Amino acid sequence: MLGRGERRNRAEQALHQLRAVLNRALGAAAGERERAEALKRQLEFEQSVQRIGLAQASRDEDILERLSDPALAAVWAKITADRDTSYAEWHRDGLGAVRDLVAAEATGPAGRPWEEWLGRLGDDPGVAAPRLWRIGTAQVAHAGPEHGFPLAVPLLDAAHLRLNSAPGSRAAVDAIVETVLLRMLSTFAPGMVRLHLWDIGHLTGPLPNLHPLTAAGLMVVHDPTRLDDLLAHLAGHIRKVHANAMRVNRTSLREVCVAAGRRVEPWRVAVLFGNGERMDDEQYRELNRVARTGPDAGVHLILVDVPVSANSPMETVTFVDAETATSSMTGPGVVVRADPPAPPAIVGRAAALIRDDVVARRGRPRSFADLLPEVLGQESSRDELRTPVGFDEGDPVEVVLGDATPHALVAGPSGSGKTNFLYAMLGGFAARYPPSELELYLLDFKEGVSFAGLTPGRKDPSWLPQAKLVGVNVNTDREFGLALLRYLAQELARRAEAAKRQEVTKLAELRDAEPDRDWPRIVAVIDEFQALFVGRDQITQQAATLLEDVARRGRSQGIHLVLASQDIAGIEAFWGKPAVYDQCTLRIAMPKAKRVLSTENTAALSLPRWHAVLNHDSGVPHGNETAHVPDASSRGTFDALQHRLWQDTNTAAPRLFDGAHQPDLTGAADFTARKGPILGQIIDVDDRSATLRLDPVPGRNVAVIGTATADALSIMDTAVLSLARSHVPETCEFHLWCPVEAMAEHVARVKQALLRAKHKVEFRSGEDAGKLAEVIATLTEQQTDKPRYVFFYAVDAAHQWLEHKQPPLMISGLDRLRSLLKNGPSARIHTFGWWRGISRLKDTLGFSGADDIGAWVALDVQGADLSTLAAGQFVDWSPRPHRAVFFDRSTHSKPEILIPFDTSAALEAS
Ligand SMILES: Nc1ncnc2c1ncn2[C@@H]1O[C@H](COP(=O)(O)OP(=O)(O)OP(=O)(O)O)[C@@H](O)[C@H]1O
Repeated sequence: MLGRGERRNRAEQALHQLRAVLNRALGAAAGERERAEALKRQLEFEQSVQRIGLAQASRDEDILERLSDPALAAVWAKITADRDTSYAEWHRDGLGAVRDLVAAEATGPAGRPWEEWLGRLGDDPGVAAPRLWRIGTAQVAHAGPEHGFPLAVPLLDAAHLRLNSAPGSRAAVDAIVETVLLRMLSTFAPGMVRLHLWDIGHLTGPLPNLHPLTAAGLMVVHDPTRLDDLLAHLAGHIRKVHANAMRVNRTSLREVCVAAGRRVEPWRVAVLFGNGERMDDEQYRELNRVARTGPDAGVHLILVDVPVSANSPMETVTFVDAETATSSMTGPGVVVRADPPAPPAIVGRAAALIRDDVVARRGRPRSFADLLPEVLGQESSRDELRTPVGFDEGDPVEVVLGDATPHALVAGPSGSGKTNFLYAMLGGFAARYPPSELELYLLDFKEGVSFAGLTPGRKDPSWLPQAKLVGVNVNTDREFGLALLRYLAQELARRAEAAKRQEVTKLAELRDAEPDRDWPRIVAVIDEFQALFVGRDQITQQAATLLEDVARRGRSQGIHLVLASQDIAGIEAFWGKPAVYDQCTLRIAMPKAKRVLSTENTAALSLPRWHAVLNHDSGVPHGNETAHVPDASSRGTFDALQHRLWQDTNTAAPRLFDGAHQPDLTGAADFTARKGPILGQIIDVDDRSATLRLDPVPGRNVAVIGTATADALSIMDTAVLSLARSHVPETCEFHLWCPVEAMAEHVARVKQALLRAKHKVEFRSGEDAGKLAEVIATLTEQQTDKPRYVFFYAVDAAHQWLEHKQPPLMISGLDRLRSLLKNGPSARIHTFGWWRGISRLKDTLGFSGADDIGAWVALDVQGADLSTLAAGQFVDWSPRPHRAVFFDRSTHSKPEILIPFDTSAALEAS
């Protein structure tokens, strides 16, 4: 690919030849000087000719008078002969070369007369621009018009154009500007060239014929007093384009477009009409900065009477009178003239046609389907994730998650369309990046089911192939958020380890180093993420620390966070950890969003409905892009895309964690895998249950504590059924004791389930319970090598009988029960007891029995009351429905939260 310098060289080659010829002609006298040394008069004469140039000399009366001197006439004849030889060469070779060059490089509207193209819409897709643009005609000063040649200059993607007027030349200047703009507008498909117009003198003065373009936003006329704003706008745009190019390791917009095979960003051409005076220092600096950095970002200046420093690529046309000019391309001695402009009415109609085309194309409402590529799943996420999420006047507006904008913050009040925005973004990503390139983890702390549709449901069996985990209704299960962050931190460590092994630092490099492995980018969306930080507790602390870690290190490992919230301002823990906020360099503000953009950036306040401000520059004003976000949540939008993707790809369904539903025991991975006794589901990214080991050692009994009957029964049932599943029939015994009449029916169902599984069951309830003391005695006395599992429901209800001391030894049932708890486990008799309160449990255990309960599950019991059972440590637990806290002395350092299963299906199963 040619560098900019090289491109310019090529474009100038023929013109260089022209310059050389002209210089020779103009400087021919220099050779004569040596020979004329002796002749002072000749020398002086020759010098004076040399000084002003031959062309001007031939019009100089003083010189013409001196030609009556034959010596000087001889010098004159020699000089003109030299020149004529040079010109003959130029006319023979150079002129044709220049004409050919312009014909080849300024093709179509870029170089042809307006009659051939004006009023027709351009169709060039704008991947690359013509190298030269015709601005007029030129001819060597003394030559006739038949020796004229088209003058063309490099412009789009290469250089700027500067015009200096002379008195009376304004019409010619305007003709050059208008014609060259029309050439650009007519070359490319409408919309690819955007104009900015600023005139120090007038608001509506210049280029009146192009004004129809303003109606479509193709031309913006700037306030004469607001040059600062225009320059800041251009500078901001250049920064944005550069940043985007850098993200894909390109140095210019041109390269980005060539690589993408399409124009990703229109050219911006700013036409500035000045008055010849230098602007103030600050503006002058900014203008020069735009001039220096603009061409690589597709930003170009046409400066009329605006002084600017010489160190940016720029050609200059300087008028010497009303109609003729010189140019920096051709040097002195070549006369430049503007081409005659097209009639105003025709120009106006052409501008209106371009406007109408853009308006018509935009007029069609943009829908979710317009966010999708023609072919699904074709993109690589090696460098970034990129998708349009909305439209600005019909043009797509993109979000980018990559090394430079690793994380996003989305804010907007309730109902402002945050969730819809997330759907638009996820849809755009999912349509472009297959599951090997993108994995999604989606968590919604809001009450409701916003992401549930991404998992298989009763009505719609499809799922989003890229989704690995969906958490809904997690508002009270902040542990789940924590688990997700922990999971991401682990994944981060895994990637960092691989990167270290390969001695690379970024995901893109890791992918190059390990092309056979899948290293997808991971996007974790957490809606209403502030819920993670609501308490002043360990979860808040841990969440803040983990979030900071993932935000900081995820950047280079392709792990991206998208954090959405109604009110960023309210997140106290967030402000204690500004790193997270700072790392979220992509900001998305829905209408009336607060704090998500920088303080001085008020763009979100005036945003219309269903619009968003997208800002990849941490919210500073120049980074704003406004987009209308199409409806992505109604039927037939995201769901239809999901269906297509689901049919085309073969991936496992994502795991759904729904905090509002008790998980079904029969679906639990550890239950089906016969992992031994389980008690409930752990709140985790993976489908994991709380499992127990029942070794024949003291203390391996389990207490369930609390009055929440349904949950307590669920935990007891889960333990029974999972034990039954993990034993071959006849290899163990079950004993079910239920002193409470009201529960007997339920326990009888458990018995039936065990019998169906061909297990041996002893069931005692009602009046049988009165005999429990004897039963316990026989149980401990009978020797057997099979494990025995005692499930004792509502132990405290049996106390009335158990406390009886029985003659002759005066041993009570309670004594026997304590002995069972103490000595049973070593003899492989493990007891699962349910007590309806912590003090009742303590009554049963007596003074020294606490050690005999090695594991417990508590329901509606305050954390503070549980510390004696947890080796004295503080238990961070506030009871909540359908949640329990579980502690196993032999495996836990601290308690964990579990969810009692829905056991109804498991109880009925045969
Ligand atoms: N761009 C849009 N075009 C049409 N309808 C939209 C658009 N965005 C959102 N809606 C509709 O507006 C309603 C609210 O949108 P959404 O749920 O996305 O808002 P939200 O900011 O997430 O609100 P909340 O935080 O209360 O859930 C939804 O019924 C949605 O279908």
